[in-house]
Amino acid sequence: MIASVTLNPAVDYTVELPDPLADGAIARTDEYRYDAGGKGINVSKYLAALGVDTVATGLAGGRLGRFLRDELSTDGIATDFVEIEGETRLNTTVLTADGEYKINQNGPRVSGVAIETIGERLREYDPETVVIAGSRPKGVGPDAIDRLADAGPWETVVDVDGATLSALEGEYALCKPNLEELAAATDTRIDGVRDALAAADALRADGFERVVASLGDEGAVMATPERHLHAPARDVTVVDTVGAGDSLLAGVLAAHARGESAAQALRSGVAVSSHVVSVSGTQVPPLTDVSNERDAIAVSTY
Ligand SMILES: O=P(O)(O)OC[C@@]1(O)O[C@H](CO)[C@@H](O)[C@@H]1O
Repeated sequence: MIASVTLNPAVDYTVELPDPLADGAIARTDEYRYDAGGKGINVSKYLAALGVDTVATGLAGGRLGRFLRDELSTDGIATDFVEIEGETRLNTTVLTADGEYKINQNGPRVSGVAIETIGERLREYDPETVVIAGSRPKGVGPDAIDRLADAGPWETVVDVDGATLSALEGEYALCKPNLEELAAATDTRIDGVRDALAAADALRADGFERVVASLGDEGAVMATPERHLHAPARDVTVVDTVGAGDSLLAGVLAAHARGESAAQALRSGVAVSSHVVSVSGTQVPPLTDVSNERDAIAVSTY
């Protein structure tokens, strides 16, 4: 089983407008959706669609917290969130003719005690892997992630911002930065695949056994103790990029859970993520074709 921990989940409100926003004008639309979101939750959603046993945990509160639980349970995804006093946040993506605009609320303030409760809940599921992903709510420091990684015998995977990556002190099985996070965590300028792999190696030396980095248009790289791999992005029509990194990670972890090679895992991640960017919000597209499509993705070794 792969458990996800989302410390600062969100309801994702995605709204599509036919024209650019104009100051002082009311934009009207029938195209909008609400998804259960937050990076760990998304990983669980995509893992479930790929047939991997998963439970979504973390912190949730208020009406939007209830919405999250209800949505996930309707989709057949097991949840075990610790209830907090504050209200789970609403994150907004506005898709217009001229771009993709994302507004993320900072979320509620949380007490450190809730973190120990998540550790207790995780132990009940005895997961092989725990994925801790997304931002931290106010009141929760990076040490909370180290404590969760240490709270049981699982391998821990993190998808957190660059500053948090640098602050972590534990040993991690994998981290998944995007280009900006990789540059921030290693304090380097990254220009191309070789730079990204060099930065990934720097993170490996810092306690992350494997690094998968999403590079946007340039696809993704993976650095492991044995290999340096690059897979190009697939040529698809992008509706929005929300959830792209989460689905890359889910594809990699699903293949890894099936005992597949690093190259197959990277292909699987790129294939899943190319489906997710083709739909709006963090909805889960049909992923049944992924195992056929990934064979067409050429992975280069560096
Ligand atoms: O504010 P964070 O925690 O960094 O990111 C949260 C978020 O933008 O990430 C997901 C997409 O990756 C969305 O579901 C969610 O709204």
